[in-house]
Amino acid sequence: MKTYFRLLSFAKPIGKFAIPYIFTTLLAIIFGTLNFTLLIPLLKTLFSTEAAKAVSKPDFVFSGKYFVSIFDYYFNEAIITYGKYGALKIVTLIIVCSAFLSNLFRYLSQRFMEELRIHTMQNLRTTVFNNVMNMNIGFFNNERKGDIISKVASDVQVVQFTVTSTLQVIFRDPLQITAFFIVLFSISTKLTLFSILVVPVSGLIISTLVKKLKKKARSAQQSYANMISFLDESLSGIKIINAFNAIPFMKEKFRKENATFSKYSYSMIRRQQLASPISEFLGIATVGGILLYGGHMIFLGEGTLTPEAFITYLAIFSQVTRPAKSISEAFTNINQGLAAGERVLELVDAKPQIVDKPTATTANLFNNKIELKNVEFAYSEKLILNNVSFEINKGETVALVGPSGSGKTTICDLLPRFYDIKGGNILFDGTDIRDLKLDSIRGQIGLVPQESILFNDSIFNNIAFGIPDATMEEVIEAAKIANAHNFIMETENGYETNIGDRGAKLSGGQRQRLCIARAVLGNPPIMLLDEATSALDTESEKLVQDALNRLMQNRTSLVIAHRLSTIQNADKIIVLEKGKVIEQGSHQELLLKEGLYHKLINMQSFGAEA
Ligand SMILES: Nc1ncnc2c1ncn2[C@@H]1O[C@H](COP(=O)(O)OP(=O)(O)OP(=O)(O)O)[C@@H](O)[C@H]1O
Repeated sequence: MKTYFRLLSFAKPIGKFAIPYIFTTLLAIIFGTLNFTLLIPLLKTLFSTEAAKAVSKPDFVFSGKYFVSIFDYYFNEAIITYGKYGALKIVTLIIVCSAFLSNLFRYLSQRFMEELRIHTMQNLRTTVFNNVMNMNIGFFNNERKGDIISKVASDVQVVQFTVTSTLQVIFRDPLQITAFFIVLFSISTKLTLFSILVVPVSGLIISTLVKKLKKKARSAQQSYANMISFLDESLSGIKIINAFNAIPFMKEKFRKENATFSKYSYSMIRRQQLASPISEFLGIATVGGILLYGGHMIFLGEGTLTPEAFITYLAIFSQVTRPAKSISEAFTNINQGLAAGERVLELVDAKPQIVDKPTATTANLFNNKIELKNVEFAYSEKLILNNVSFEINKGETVALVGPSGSGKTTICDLLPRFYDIKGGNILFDGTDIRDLKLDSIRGQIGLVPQESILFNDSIFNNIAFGIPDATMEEVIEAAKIANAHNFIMETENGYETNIGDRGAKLSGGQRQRLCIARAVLGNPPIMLLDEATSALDTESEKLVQDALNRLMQNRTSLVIAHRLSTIQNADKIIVLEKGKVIEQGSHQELLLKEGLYHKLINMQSFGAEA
C-alpha cells in the first residue's frame, strides 16, 4: 500500500485532474443508472393491458424507492395525457438522451484519467532519469546498465498500465456498483440480500488466485532486465562476437534467458487470466440463482415484485458484473504493477554518495597547485592507493607511469571527485576538494579519456557538448587546434554530419581528435589526459600527438602517459607500483636512479613509440 501511494505521489498536482474526473464520473454514473431505471415504465407500457388510472404523487423521502415511484408517477401522468404511444416516445427520447449524456461524461472522465496517467508517468520517468544522472560513478559499477534501462523503459510502463489504471477502479467502479445496488434494493430488498451473499465468496476465490502474482512479476521483470543487459552487451560487442565466432554461443545464451522470461510470463498470465473468467462465471451463476429465486417470488405472488421490475432487476444485475469484474482484474494486475513500482522506486530512492557539503564553497579559478597528501583509496575493501603524495603545480605537465593496474586511472578519477578518498587529502589551491562545490571543480577540469566517448549526434554537437551557447566559429576554431577541421570538412555534411553510434562512422584517430576538440572548446585550466594505447598509423598518430601538445600548452595537465615523447617532455614523472608512489622526478633524474622507471623504459612498456 505504501508503494502504491508513493507512486501516486508522482501524480502531483492530482487535484487538477482528479476534480474534473470525479465530477464527470459522477454524472456518467447518474445517467448510466437512470437508463436502466427507465426500463421499468417502458416495459410496463409495452406489456400492460390495463388502462392507466390517475394516482397520487408520492411524498418525498430520500430513498431509491422514492425515485422509482416518482418515475412511475410521471410516466403514468404521461400515459393519461399523451396516450400509451405518446408516453413511449417520451421515455424512448429520455433514454436516448440519458445514454448520450452518460457516454459523453464517461468519455470525458476517461480523458481526464488518461491525462493523469500520462502526466504521472512523465513525472516518474523524469525523476528516475534525473536521479540516475545524479548518482556518483561508483553506483554504476554495481548496477547493471540493462537493469537501469529496463526499469526506466519497461517497468515504468507496467506501472502506468496497472497502478494508475486502478485509480479509476478505486473510485468509479465501487460508486457504480453502489448506484446499481441502490436501485436493486429499491426494487427488491430480499432478492438483493440474496445476491450479496455471493460477493464475499467470489472475492475469496480471486484473492487466493492473485496472492502469488507479485513474486512472479518481480522475477519476470528481473529476467527482462537481464535480457536488455545482454542485448546491450551484444550490440556493443558485435565485432568481437563475430571475430571470435561466438554468434551461436550468444544466440544460445539469449535463447535461455528469453525462455526463462517466457516461463515466468506464462505462469503469471495463466493466473491473471483466470481471474476474469472465474469472476464472470460466478456472476452468471449468481444471475441464475436470482432468476430462480425471483421467478419463485413472482409465481407465488410473494411480495411486490412485478415481472417488469424483475426484468429490469436482471438487466441491472447483469451490469453489476462489469465493474465487479474490472475491480477483480485491477487487483490481479496491481501486484504486477507494485512489483514494477518497487523496482522503479529503488532507483528513485538511491542516494548519491558524493554530494556538496552544506558548507561547501565555490572554488576560485585555479592559480597555484593541486596537492595529493597521503591519499588512501579503496573501491571496496582492498586498498588500491596507499599513501600517495605528489603535487601538480600550475602550468606543469605531470606524467603518471607504472605497470598495468598500478592505479593511474584511479588517481585521475579522484581529482574530479568521481570517487571519494578513504584517507589523506586532495587539496585544490590549498582547500580540500570535499569542501568545495563539485560543479566548481569539475568546471575547471577537462577530460580526454583513453577510449573516445562520443554520442550519436552531429559533429558540431559532439564538440560543443556541455556548452549550449557555443557558436560555429568557436567550434571550428577548436576543431582546427585539434587537427580535426580538415577531415570534418571532407565528411558529407561537414559539422552537421552524424557520426553514428559512439562515433562508429569515424576512424580511431578522428574520434580522438573530436574528443580533443571538445576539451579545447571547454578551455579548462586543468586537463586530465589518458593517452590512447592503441597504435594509430604514423600519419594519424602525428596529428593526434600534435593536437594533444597544443591542448596541453599553457595548461596544467595530468597525463597517463604511454608515449615516450610525452613522458620525456613532462615536467614531472610520478612512477606508481601497486598503488604506491615509488619514484618521482624528471626523466633524467629518474633514469639516473636506475629504479623501476629505468626498468620500465628498458622494457619498452610505454606503448608503440617506446
Ligand atoms: N571500478 C572498480 N571497482 C573495483 N576495482 C577496480 C575498479 N577499477 C579499477 N579497479 C582496481 O584498481 C586497481 C587499479 O586500477 P587502475 O585502473 O587505476 O589501474 P591503471 O594503472 O590505470 O591500469 P591500466 O594501465 O591497465 O589502465 C586495479 O587492481 C583494478 O583491478
